[in-house]
Amino acid sequence: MGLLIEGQWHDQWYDTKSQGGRFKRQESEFRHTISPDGPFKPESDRYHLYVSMACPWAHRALIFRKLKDLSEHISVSVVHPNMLSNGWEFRQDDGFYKDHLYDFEFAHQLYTKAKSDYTGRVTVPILWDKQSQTIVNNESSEIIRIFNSAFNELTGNNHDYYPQTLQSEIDAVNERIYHTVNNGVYKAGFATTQDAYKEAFNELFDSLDWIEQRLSEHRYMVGDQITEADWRLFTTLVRFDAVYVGHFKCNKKRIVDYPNMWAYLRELYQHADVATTVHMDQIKRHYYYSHTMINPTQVIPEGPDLDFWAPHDRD
Ligand SMILES: N[C@@H](CCC(=O)N[C@@H](CS)C(=O)NCC(=O)O)C(=O)O
Repeated sequence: MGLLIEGQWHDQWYDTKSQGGRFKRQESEFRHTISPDGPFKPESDRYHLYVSMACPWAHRALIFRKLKDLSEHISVSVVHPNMLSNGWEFRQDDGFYKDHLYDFEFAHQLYTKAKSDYTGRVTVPILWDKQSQTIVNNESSEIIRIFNSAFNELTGNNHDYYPQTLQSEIDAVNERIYHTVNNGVYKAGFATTQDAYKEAFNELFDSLDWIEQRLSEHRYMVGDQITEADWRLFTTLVRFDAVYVGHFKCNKKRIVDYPNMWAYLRELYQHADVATTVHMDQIKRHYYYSHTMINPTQVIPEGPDLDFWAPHDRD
């Protein structure tokens, strides 16, 4: 775990000390979009997505790539789930964890290729432009918006997960869920004081109660259709019982203890090809093996048994 400072790799854990024990997520740096009138135009086989199968933020991008029929237009490379002193790594001798563009060893080499004096964390997802050989965007909330609409002409897939009429409600739901759930589990897990942990823990479970209530009245988080708000929530919920309950100490309740949320999670898992984007072994391995500050033995739990294929009955 580390970061780049003026293009040089430094192995260091998050600085929570200066924040009273609180984990503070860094702002993403590369924020370009893809559009016919910009430098980054929607073209087939021009862009490459770097992901970790373990990472909930990268997972959003993988889901949108599937849902929007982008698989044959946007290629993918996957980093190895063990994220240790060199940060995210590729395995050149393993087809699954290979950097297909440059055969790099480390993801930080992509950041310095894009910007030689880059300072900041080396995060996934990374949306890469093969033509100009740089990072288009490394912010998942923006990558999924790009995937939602920028390639519609190419794919003919006009399904809209961020429809105009629902945008303000989606934004409001996202805002609460981002701070208290998506990032909330990290705030609890990476907290280094009791107070910081408790604050994040309470906000998280207040929000989970609110979500459970909402899902008892509506099939989805916003309106009666699946929207971006659901997919953003999904990638945290699907990791919750296997990782966040134990590793991040989010243990007031599990998702299986909330009848509506658990059925909703199964429905989303069973939707289209989404199940193929969920790699539970890599998810568990990444968190339990990489965060040695939280789990120094690096032992990865065997359980829990979760049947995501059980009928959801949400209809
Ligand atoms: N804001 C980014 C956050 C991405 C992020 O933090 N990804 C994690 C993996 S789950 C990461 O790469 N962490 C490496 C680090 O913080 O050094 C996004 O949503 O795209």
